[in-house]
Amino acid sequence: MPRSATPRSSANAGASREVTPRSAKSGATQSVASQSKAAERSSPSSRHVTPCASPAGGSTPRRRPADSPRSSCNERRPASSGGATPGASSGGSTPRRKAPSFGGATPRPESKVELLWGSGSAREGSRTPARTRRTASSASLSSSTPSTKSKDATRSSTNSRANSASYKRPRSIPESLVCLRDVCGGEARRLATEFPDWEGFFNGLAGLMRDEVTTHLKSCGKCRAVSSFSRSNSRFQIQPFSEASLATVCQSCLQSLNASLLADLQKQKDTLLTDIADALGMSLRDLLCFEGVALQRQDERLSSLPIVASERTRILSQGHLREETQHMWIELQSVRQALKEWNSLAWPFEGRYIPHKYGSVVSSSDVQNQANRKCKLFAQEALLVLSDWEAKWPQFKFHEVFSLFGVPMLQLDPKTGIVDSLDLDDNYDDPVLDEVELSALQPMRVVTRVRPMLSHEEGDDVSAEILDEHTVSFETLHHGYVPARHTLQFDAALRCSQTELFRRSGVRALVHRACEGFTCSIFAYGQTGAGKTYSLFGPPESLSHLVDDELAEEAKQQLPIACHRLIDEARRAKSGKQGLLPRALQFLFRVLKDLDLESCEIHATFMEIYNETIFDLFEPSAARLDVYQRPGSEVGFHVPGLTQVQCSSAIELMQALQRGLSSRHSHGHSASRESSRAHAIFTVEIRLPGNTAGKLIFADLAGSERLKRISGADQKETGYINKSLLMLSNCVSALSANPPTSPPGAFRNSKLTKVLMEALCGTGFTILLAAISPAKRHFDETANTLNFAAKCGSIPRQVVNNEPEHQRELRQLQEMVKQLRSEISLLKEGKDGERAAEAEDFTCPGSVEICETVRRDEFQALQAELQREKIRNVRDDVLALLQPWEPKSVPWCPKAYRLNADLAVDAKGFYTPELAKAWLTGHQRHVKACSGSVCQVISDGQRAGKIIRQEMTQSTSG
Ligand SMILES: Nc1ncnc2c1ncn2[C@@H]1O[C@H](COP(=O)(O)OP(=O)(O)OP(=O)(O)O)[C@@H](O)[C@H]1O
Repeated sequence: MPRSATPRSSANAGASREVTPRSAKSGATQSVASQSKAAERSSPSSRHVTPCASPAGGSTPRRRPADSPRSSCNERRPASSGGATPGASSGGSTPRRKAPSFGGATPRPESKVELLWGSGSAREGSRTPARTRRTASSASLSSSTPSTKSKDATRSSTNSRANSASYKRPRSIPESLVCLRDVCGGEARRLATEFPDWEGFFNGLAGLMRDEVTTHLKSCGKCRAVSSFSRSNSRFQIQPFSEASLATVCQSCLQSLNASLLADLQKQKDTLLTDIADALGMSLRDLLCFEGVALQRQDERLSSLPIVASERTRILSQGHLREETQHMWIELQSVRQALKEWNSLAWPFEGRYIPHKYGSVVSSSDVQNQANRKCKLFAQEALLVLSDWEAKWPQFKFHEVFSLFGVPMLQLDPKTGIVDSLDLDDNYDDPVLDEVELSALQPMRVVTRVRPMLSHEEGDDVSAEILDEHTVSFETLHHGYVPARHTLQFDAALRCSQTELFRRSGVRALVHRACEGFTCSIFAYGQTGAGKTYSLFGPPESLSHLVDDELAEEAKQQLPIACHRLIDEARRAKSGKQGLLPRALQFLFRVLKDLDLESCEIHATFMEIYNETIFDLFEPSAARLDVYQRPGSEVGFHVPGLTQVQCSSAIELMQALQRGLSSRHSHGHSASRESSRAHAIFTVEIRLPGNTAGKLIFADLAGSERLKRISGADQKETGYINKSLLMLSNCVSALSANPPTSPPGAFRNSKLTKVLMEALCGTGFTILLAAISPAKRHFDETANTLNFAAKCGSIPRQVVNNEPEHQRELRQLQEMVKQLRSEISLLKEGKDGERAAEAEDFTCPGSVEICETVRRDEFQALQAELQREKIRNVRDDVLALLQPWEPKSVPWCPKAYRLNADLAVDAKGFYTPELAKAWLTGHQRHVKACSGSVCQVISDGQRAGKIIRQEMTQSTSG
């Protein structure tokens, strides 16, 4: 190696000679070093460019300033030659004296500083001085005599070192060494005070620099010779660090210092990012795939550390958000999976109905639509969470950084329209009500429902709104022209989904009461388009067809499990919009099952009053019917000849309802696309055991209309509708004004009022559903509806069960027992009176001696005790006999049996009608026997009293 090095050195010497004047006079070793390097590479072409090569020996800089080395070199040429004058040389070649104050020396042009600090790698930089020394010594060897060799070499070495140092001494730390500049420029100090958590770390950076500089000074003679650290103290006193002090060390040292600081900074950041990655459930590598995170990690400024630290704190503290969204993500994945499976086998179901449990069916497109809606809803919710996070992520756009916790948002289909909630809270397993809930149902209950604004009302002001669950606020005109706001209170004021309406309107309790033998009615009242039909029946498609479960099971076997849930949800979404009537019909069968009354008969009728003519909706082609007064003492009217459909299940009842609905008179006009042109009344009769019949009456009244405002409505129809509603309003006014003993004659004025008389004047339970629109354009109609509802609420009602004969007997027996009880207490009081009278006799003055008096007192006490004992016995006997009657039950009601009479349930605790009947008959006999015994005991007591009195009289006279 030395051998081959020599010729290269010679060659280099030649090359060096070409630049000697400049190099020597400027005292720079730069060109020498470059040439030496070029010689090492022994490339002829490189020789030509050597003088222009960068200080780092022409190696490609890692991060080079905008001006290229070549152009910098060209720029430098004249400056160098200029600088080669003695004056310039002397100015630049007195390193020992000038080095400490180099920072304050005549400033060089910026481009030259850039060139000088053109970032070579730390390795290359650190090699340069050694090469420089070697090259300089070779050069001197080749040009000097052996005697002067060592002297020259020493001088040359010293000169070159000094010249090199003076030439390379920086004025300041280059811009590119961001981290180092931050530490020396006081940024670290500022951050340490601002972020006390990181004070230790920022202070530690100075220690790191000290170690680095100490190591460097040991290996770098040049810096040892000229840097302010070595000059200030032989033991390398290297503090404090400042730009000025650091400017005295070589660039390679600075670069390596910067690299060390940066490595430490990144280490700290990596620790924080690892925490974030853990919190987000991903690896650090995956996290760094996000552009924002990668940029943040590469940021060389010290201030980036507190940013990452604060992000870590924020992300850890918002772990719950992540959980929420992750759950959504998992759900979304499962829906997508199911949908994929569904699509792969949807063809056999194309255009067909798929039966499913609970008896409802859905079509294949229902399933697909529902799954798509669900996916969109997930995406929407995820975007909401995303925007929430974005708001708290000021440095970067959130979706660039974390997307949805590692899931690119694009996968969530950002082009989602507004998707309504899926309304899947439907629960057809509604439990039957308990006594408390049942007793909350008033004989007349008024419920108001405000529907949402419809598309054609958009932009209109809101005139009616729900203030709380009982109060409605609405606009009206005071004295006909002064706008005013009123509030009215009702049993319930609702603005809710169909499911909620069913739960809160009281219809469930109504169904229960009907199963107990009461007549229960619900009628919907309001202006046209206010939502009466929607509330009672729901949209037509919601009345899903019902099929039996056998088919459902069959279909299920053909489908993968993942799709079962999709179908179920589609079904629920479809039937979730069902109105009160279909829900009540399904609930009715649940209640009957719960009360073991499944065997009772259910009959339905469906009629319509159209233009004062009654139509049978189950037989639309049948002859028109009329309404007649009920025979005997029964209140109200009835329509003989209506078709009665007997149903044994909810499915049959729903099918009958659908059939009837399809025959209704409806017509679109400007206020409602499907306006009912007639009053529809659906009745379900529940024939309970023991000849009791409960009734459920659902009336969907046609809406009041103002011809002036509505276009497209038939005038004749509107006239009939308005007239019948006016009659109804008159009846309600009459009922609410003076509690009548008999129904007012106004009920005879229209067929509607005749039919509804039972609901308004009868002895059952009634719910009025007042449907109103919130739009200001309907404010007067809204006020009318609410006033009508308020009047209905004040109708006095009496609740009487549709009582059968045997129940009446039982009640009479109970009354008899009550009477007997009171007789007993009277008897007791009477005996006390007798005793008092007897005591008076005994104190008859002067008729008895003292011994006699004592004997008599004893006798009297004994007799009194005997008397008390007898009376006590009688009372106990009576109470024991009456014991089974203690609960005030409604004996024919099976629920009451079960609650109050253990005798009516079998060994397994199930209620059986036979046992109940036997129990009832036995009990009646028992009560009769009891009453006989009571009379017997009482007469015994009376007889005993008589005997006692006689004995006492005799003894007194004796
Ligand atoms: N609660 C609601 N939510 C959503 N849409 C509703 C609601 N109530 C009513 N609508 C819509 O309003 C429109 C009119 O409703 P609906 O047919 O029930 O009115 P109506 O009072 O029965 O009118 P008419 O007396 O003329 O028959 C329908 O398109 C219905 O879908």
